[in-house]
Order: sequence, then structure tokens, then C-alpha cells
Amino acid sequence: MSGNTFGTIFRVTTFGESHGPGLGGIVDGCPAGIKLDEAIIQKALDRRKPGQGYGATSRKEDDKVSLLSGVFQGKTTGTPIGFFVANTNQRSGDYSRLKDIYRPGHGDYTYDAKYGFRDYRGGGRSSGRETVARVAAGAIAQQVLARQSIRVMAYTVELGGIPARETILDQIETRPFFAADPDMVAAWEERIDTVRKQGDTLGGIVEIRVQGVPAGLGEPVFDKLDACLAQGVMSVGAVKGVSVGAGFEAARMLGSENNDPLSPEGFLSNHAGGILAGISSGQDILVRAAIKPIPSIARKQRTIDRTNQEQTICIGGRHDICAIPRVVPVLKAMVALTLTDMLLRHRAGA
Ligand SMILES: Cc1cc2nc3c(=O)[nH]c(=O)nc-3n(C[C@H](O)[C@H](O)[C@H](O)COP(=O)(O)O)c2cc1C
Ligand SMILES: C=C(O[C@@H]1CC(C(=O)O)=C[C@@H](OP(=O)(O)O)[C@H]1O)C(=O)O
Repeated sequence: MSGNTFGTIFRVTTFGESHGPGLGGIVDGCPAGIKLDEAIIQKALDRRKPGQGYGATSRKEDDKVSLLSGVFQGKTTGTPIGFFVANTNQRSGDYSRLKDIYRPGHGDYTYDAKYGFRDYRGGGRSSGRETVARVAAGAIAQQVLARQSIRVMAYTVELGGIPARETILDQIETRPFFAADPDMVAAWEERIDTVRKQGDTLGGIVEIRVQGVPAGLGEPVFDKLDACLAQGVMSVGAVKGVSVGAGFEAARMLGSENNDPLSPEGFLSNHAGGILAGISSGQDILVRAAIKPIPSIARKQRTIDRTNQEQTICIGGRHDICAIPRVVPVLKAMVALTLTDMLLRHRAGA
């Protein structure tokens, strides 16, 4: 298995680095006849791109996608779909001071430990920028899911320790932060402002909800639907926790509280998050992701260099203060990719 490929039947391979010529991917295994053009992918990319939104990096990229193959007359042909997004605003000089120094919390130390090679121009493959390719692939997956009336939504339920009070699902996509609760936006913006002035960063929690999933998707062991969703979501940078349904709360409940009773009209609650024994139950799938604070902070920190000498760093450059909201479309994409793969596996009887 290559570390750059995700999925078994609907497979996505991504390539590229944040300071190279660009990023792209290949989606292989997409059925023929699915409606697809650059505009559909672009719409998803525009929701993730840098340089926009509160607390976002000031790096300005258009993230303009080119479709290279696998589409004819607005429909997929069944052959590999290739796409590319150019980098246009790298400013790699920002990183020359960090050439031999490891940033705490980022991939600098572990990449050097793995490869024994240091491409110090930004995060490279570990950069949040790699997620541009996932969002493009996820937009293709969502076209497949839409044909089955399966809809993936993602929204922010907590930011900087301040939780949303309620979840209002309509118009999430047009709200700042993809906020579950529009009344929380002002408090979240204020929290970001305070933390930014301190040279610091923060995290949050994103919920992904999938409606319209038929009962029966997923494998009984190992490739359980919840296991595959957790892998897809956890594979995104800055994600440090994944829960399904009641998640960690289930550990504090009694069986009588946690079970979702069945009735002829359907389940009476959804603590399971739409998955039982690794297989979808037909209820909404509910996944949450814990997003850590952005590691590149403008405060003095202790670290070491490549020769193990003690150093202090204070990181400048263009960084997000919080990965939310830009990570929201990425998590949506990873859930869409996982479900599309499971749907096609189910159909193939594989
Ligand atoms: C959409 C997105 C944007 C991000 N922006 C930044 C950033 O501006 N600066 C930074 O240091 N890390 C940023 N990160 C986080 C790092 O990429 C991430 O912490 C790093 O890859 C290490 O991975 P880990 O947090 O999973 O251990 C971002 C992540 C995502 C998903
Ligand atoms: C460019 C993007 O986000 C980048 C994610 C990122 C990181 O370390 O994860 C660090 C910054 O990179 P750079 O210093 O190269 O601009 C962000 O701007 C993007 O998401 O498109």
C-alpha cells in the first residue's frame, strides 16, 4: 500500500508539495456517466482556499483546477480522472531561517527522521495545502453519492473551547466558519482576535453528518465503516481525535441510555452515529473530529536543530490562526471518499 493512495475501488492518489509547482491527484475507479466538470470541483476548492475567512493564512492562491483526463462532454468516462492545481504564491524565502531547525508541533522533525532529507520550503507533503487535492477528489466522490441521494455536510461545533449551543443545519455552507450555530460567530471571531494578538493559535471541533446512507454499507471486521471513516478523517493534518455518534460520551453512559431502541417506525435515538457492528444502519452518520491548534506560532519556543543543538524560534510568515474553517471542506471530502468507496465495494460484492 502506498502512503499516497486512499480507497480500494474508488481510489485517490495525491501528489505535490506546498512549495513545488503544484498539487494534483488521480481518481481511479469512478463509474462512467457521472456529471463532472471543472466548475463542480472549483466550487468545493473555493471553500477551502487560503487567503479568505477569519483567522486564515494570508497566502493568496486561486486554487484553479484543471481537469486532465477521464471526463468527456461533462460526464466521467470511467477512465482515471487526473487533475492539477498550480502553486502561484509560494514565498519560499520565508522558510530559509528554518532550514536546519525543527518547528514544534509540525512534521519537520518526523519527516527528517523518516527520510533523512529536509525540504525546508514550508510543510511540503505535511502542509495543510496538500488537502487541496483531497477536496478536488472529494468533490468527484460527492457527485457519485448525489446520484444515490446521499448528502455529506460538515460544520463547526466548537472553536477555541467555545461550543455551539445548537445545530442549525440549513445554510451552513454560507455561514462564517461553516458555523453550526450562527449566534456563536461573534464569540469565535473575538476569541481568534485575542489569541492572534498573543501570537498564539487555536483549534476546535468539526462535525460531519451524512444523510441518506442506506443500511448495509461497511465490512464486518477490519474495514468496518467506522474504522475506515476514522482513518480517512484522522489522515488530515491537525486532526487529533475522531469520534462516532456518542463517542467518548458513550463510555460514561449506561447500556440502557446508550442503546438506540428499535421500533417499527425506525430507531428511536442515534447514539451509535448511524453505524452498528461496522455496518451502516440507515440513520444519519455522525462523526466528529478534534482539530489541534496550528503549530506555527509567533511566540518564542524551545526546539533543536539538525545537529541536536538547543535553539529558540519564533515563527513568522503566513499561517492560519485556526485550521477551522478551512479544514471543514477537507473533512467533508474525506468522509465522501470513504463512503463512495464503501458504496462501490458493496455493489461489487467485494
Ligand atoms: C487546512 C489546514 C490548514 C493548516 N494551516 C496551517 C498553517 O497555516 N500553519 C501550520 O503550521 N500548520 C497548519 N496546518 C496544520 C499542519 O499542517 C499540521 O499540524 C501538520 O501537518 C502536522 O500534522 P499533525 O497535526 O497531524 O501532527 C493546517 C492544516 C490544515 C488541514
Ligand atoms: C497554503 C495553504 O496553507 C498553508 C498551510 C501550512 C501548513 O504548514 O500546513 C502553512 C502555510 O503555508 P505557507 O507558509 O507555505 O504559506 C499555509 O499558508 C493552503 O492550505 O493552501
